[in-house]
Amino acid sequence: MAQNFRRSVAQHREEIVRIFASVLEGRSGRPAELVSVYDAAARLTAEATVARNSLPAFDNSQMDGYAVRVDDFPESRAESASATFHLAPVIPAGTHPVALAPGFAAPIMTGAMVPEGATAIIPIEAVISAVGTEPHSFPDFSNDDYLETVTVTLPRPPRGQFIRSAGSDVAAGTVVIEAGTVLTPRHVGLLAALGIAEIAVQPRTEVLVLATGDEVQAPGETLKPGHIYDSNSAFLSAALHEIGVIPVRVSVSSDTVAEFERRLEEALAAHPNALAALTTGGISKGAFEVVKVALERSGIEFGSVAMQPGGPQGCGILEPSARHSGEHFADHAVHPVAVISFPGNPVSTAISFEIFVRPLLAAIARGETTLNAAMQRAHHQAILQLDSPELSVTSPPSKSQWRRGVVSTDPANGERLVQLLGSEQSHLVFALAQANALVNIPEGTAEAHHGDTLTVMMLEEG
Ligand SMILES: Nc1nc2c(c(=O)[nH]1)N[C@H]1C(S)=C(S)[C@@H](COP(=O)(O)OP(=O)(O)OC[C@H]3O[C@@H](n4cnc5c(N)ncnc54)[C@H](O)[C@@H]3O)O[C@H]1N2
Ligand code: MOO
Repeated sequence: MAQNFRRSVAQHREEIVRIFASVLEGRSGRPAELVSVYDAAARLTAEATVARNSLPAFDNSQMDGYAVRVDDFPESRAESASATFHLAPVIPAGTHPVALAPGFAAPIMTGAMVPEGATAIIPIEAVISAVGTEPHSFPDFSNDDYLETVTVTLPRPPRGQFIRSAGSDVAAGTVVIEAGTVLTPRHVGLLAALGIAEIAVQPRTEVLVLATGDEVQAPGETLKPGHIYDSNSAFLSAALHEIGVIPVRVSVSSDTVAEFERRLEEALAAHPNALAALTTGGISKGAFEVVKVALERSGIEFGSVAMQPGGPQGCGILEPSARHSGEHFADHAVHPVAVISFPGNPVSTAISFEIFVRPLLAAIARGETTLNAAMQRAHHQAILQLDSPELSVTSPPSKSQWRRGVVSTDPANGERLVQLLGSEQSHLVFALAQANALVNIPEGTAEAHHGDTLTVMMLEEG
C-alpha cells in the first residue's frame, strides 16, 4: 500500500497545481462552439470579433428637435443669431428621410437618420419662437397641414451639434473583442448592437462529481434509517457551475469498490473530455473507505493536510493505463484526468474545494495558463469579535483552522470585523450557508481572542 502523505496546506496546493498543469498539458484545443449571443455571457471567446459594420451605422440625431443646415443661418458670431424656417416632413426614428432642402427645418426624433444636407440638430427646448404650434412642443403630424402653416425661429447652432456621426463609436474593421475574453453582459450588448447573433466560444470544462457512501440519498427521496441526504453533490455542482465549469453529477450510493470503479468508468466514458473528478467521502480511517481503496490502486495518493476541517485528502492523476476499462469502455478516447478526493463531511468538502480547487478551476475556465498565480486567493485582515470579550476560541496548533464567519465593516472607522458562526465542527451546514467568509486561525496558534486580527477569505471573491 502506498505511503500516506503528510503535507502543509501550501504543499498540497502546490501538488494540486502540478496535477492540473500536467493534465492540461496533454490536451489539444477542442473545437470552438457557436452559441447564441443570448447565451454567451461568461463564456470564453475562441476568436477575435471584428466589427463588420460601423456603430452608429448612420448619422443620427441625439435629440428630439429640428435638423437644419447651419449655412441657412446668417453668418454671425452673436449668440442671438437666428433664422426662421418652414418645416420639412417629420423624420421619425426608423425612417429613411429625403434630403433637407435649403431654407427648411426638419422635425427629427432621437435616433432618427439625419437627412442629407443637414449639419446640426437643434433640441426642441431651444426653439426661440414658433407660429402655428407651441415653440417647445411639436406640431400635430397626423396630417400634412404643418408643412404649410408652421414656422419656427431657431438659434444658430454650432456645426455638427447633436449629430451622432456614423462610426463615432466603432469603425468597421475594428477588433472589438479579443480572443480569450470572458464575455460580460456589456460585451454581449456590444455584440448584439453590431448585429452578431452567434459567437464562437471555447467549450466549457467538464468536471465529474462523485459523492460516495452507503448512507447518502438524493434529496427528495424518503430517508432510510441512519441515512442522510447527499449535500456534497449539490454543493460541488453549484460551486462548479458558478465558476463556469460544467458539473457532471455521479452519485455512488454504495460502499463497494467495484461499484465506485464502475460508476467512475461509466462517467469517464460518457464524458471523455472531463478534466477532473472530484470525489467526496470514503478516504479516512474507517472500515469502508471505498474511494481510497479504489483509487490507490490507480496511483492516487491519500494522506493528511495540516488543516481543519479538511484534514484527510487525496489527489493524483488517473492515467489512461491505470483505468479499469472493462469490455464496454475500452474503445473511447482517454486522457489523464485529475482526481481530487475530499473528506465526506459537508463543511470539509466545501472548505477543501474553496482552498484547493475553486481558484484553479475558475482560472482554467477563464482561459488562464499561469495556474500558480491563480491559486492565490485574496486574503484580508479582520478583527475578531466574540460575544464576551473574556472568551476565546481554540484551535489545534498543528493545524491551520478555517472557521466560518460573517465579515462586516465597522461604521465608525471602516475596519473589517468578523464574527464566527457555529463551531469548528464539520457537519454544520447551516452556519456554512450563513457565512460570507472563511476565517483562519493559523498553524501554531492555540487560541484566538476578542480583538485579534485574523486572516479572512471572502467566499464570494474569486
Ligand atoms: N478514527 C478516525 N476517524 C475519523 C478521522 C480520523 O482521523 N480518525 N477523521 C475524521 C475527519 S476529520 C473527517 S473529515 C472524516 C472524513 O471521512 P471520509 O472522507 O472517509 O468521509 P465519510 O466517512 O464517508 O463521511 C464523513 C461524514 O460525512 C458525511 N457525508 C459523506 N458524504 C456525504 C455527502 N455526499 N453529503 C453529506 N454528507 C456526507 C457522512 O455521513 C459522515 O458523517 O472522517 C472522520 N473520522
Ligand atoms: O478534517 Mo475533518 O474535515 O475536520 O471534519
